[in-house]
Amino acid sequence: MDVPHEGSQKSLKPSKKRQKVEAGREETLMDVDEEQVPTRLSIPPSVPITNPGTLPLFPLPTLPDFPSRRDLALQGLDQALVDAEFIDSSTSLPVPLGGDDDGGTNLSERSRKRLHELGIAHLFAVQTSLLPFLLPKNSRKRALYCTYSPPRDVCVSAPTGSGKTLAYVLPIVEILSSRIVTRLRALVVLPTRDLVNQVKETFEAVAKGRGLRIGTATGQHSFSHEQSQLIADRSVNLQGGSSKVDVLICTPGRLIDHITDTPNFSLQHLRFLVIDEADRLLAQSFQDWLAQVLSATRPSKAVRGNLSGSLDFVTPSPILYHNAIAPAFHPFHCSILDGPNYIYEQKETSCQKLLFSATLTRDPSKIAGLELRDPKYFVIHSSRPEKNASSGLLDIVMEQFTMPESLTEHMIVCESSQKPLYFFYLVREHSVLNCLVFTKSAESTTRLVRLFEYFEQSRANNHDGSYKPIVIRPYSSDLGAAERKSVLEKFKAQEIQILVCSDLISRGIDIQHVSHVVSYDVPVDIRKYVHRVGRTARAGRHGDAWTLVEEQEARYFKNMLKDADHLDKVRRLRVLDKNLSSLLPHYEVYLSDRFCAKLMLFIVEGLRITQGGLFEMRGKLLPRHYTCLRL
Ligand SMILES: Nc1ncnc2c1ncn2[C@@H]1O[C@H](COP(=O)(O)OP(=O)(O)OP(=O)(O)O)[C@@H](O)[C@H]1O
Repeated sequence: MDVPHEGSQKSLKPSKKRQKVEAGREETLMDVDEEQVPTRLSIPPSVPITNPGTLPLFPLPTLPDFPSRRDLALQGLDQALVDAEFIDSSTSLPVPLGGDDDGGTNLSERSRKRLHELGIAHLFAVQTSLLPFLLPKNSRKRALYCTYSPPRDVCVSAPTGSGKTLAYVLPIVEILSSRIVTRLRALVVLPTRDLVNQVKETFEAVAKGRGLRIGTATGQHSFSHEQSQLIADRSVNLQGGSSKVDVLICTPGRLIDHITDTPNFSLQHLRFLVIDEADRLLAQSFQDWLAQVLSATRPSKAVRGNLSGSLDFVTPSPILYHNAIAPAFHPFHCSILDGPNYIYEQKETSCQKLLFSATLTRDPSKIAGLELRDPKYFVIHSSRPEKNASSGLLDIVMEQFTMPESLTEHMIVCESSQKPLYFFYLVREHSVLNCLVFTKSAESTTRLVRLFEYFEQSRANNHDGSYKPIVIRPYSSDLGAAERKSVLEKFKAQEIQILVCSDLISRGIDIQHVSHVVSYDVPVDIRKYVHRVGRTARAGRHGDAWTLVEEQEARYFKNMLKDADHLDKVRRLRVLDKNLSSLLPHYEVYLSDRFCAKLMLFIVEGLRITQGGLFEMRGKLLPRHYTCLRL
């Protein structure tokens, strides 16, 4: 092997000193032995020589452009998403009354009549596309068990208030109405108790007179009470399960309790599994609820094991022929008429998964956990001219969510100490009533309500007896279930004009008369923003959303909107000092009273000011910021 010795290496690499000396000459730019270069190197004509005797200028190397965020987002996209069906949000379809013509809705005459009774004469965009898909004309595809050609799963992304609930309630009621025996055939999972009650009301309204039994499981009642409401027979172990309800609407926690601890609670007969507010529920890892539910909808390993082991067949006990067992859970192909034939046939569960959200996740890991079967995506997107199907795909990939067209959005930037004043201003000067106000916590909710009541009282004191204070109430996790229900009912009856809440009810809640939403504290992310503002401008009605942004949050909030390609939709409202002048005295009265009250409380509790100007209570120094008695 030719190993270059020290001398030869030296000749290959000129010493630093030599490099320096030769720096002015063109040849030294080449890292080669001069001996090997027979002639002088010629410089390409494109390289400009600025000054003979100096180094030539070479063009700077250029980097290829970075792929845009949009290009990156489109990489490795799920084919189902690429094949998504985009529906213009202005699409609607009349619901014909009477006669055989269903007008393309695929709804029975009975359902159409019921819709008219409920005041629904047209289907909204999400319903126009979902109904024909979930309710095919072919009656075999509407069967309760489709073991040999199971239905495709469905993911729906549609704006808030666009009628997603009815889009799944109608087909479920229509298909389950053909059932003879009550079994648990539809399961609807929702994130909160309030939403469960709301969806139950929709089911009951639509299914009226169809004989379907609708149940709920939320933990509102004792576990044993719920068990007795859901299960007909708990005394013996029934392989096909037992159910008193056809449709169960529940929260994930209580559902898991029943799956694990309620005898004869079975999901084997499920024809529909609905996950509403899917992105929120998929983010919940509570007891790995989704994996448990999915596994309960599939036959156990024992059954599947029997299918694969041809010689190890155990003679089926008579109970296996009982029609209570769902076909996919039966180890042998059999029917009541021809009895068992011991031939293995691939059977799948008939459970069709339906996912809904206004902010559907595209997180592949979350979607993979759902084990979707040939999923079909439906995306309801804005009817604005610049929005077409391809921009719709980008929007969903970039999580740029569609907002209701009838929504007007505003933001007000203000000093944090002035925020309550700006809120009073909105209420009094812009008639922001019939309003939901969102704060960041239960504590802020209570504080804002107290402050507002104080403000109203101060104004009432300055008027004659005819002044009618605005009724404001908190709605937060601090209230008990019964109290929350009563507050919500009073708000629905418009006995309460402003409801202040934490994000507890920012999703899904549908209260028709809400004409304003105020984000008193800025939402932490765009999803929260979308759901909060979506409590108004529902079902095509007009609504206003207002966000109070503290000066130090303005940049963050604007960036959040910009990332969602939504900044230009939010109008900035500038409030002049003179607009606030009539309200200011009442606010100042509050501030001074509150300061005194707090000081009194501190003194009563043993507050002392040390020589260093710090506060001390019961022998302990309070943090320095207490010296300004935070309000
Ligand atoms: N075809 C229709 N015609 C008239 N009103 C309808 C129709 N479909 C639904 N609605 C009404 O629209 C309102 C909003 O519907 P729904 O609560 O299902 O919205 P959503 O899309 O689920 O909203 P969110 O994403 O906020 O949960 C409800 O009051 C519902 O009764």
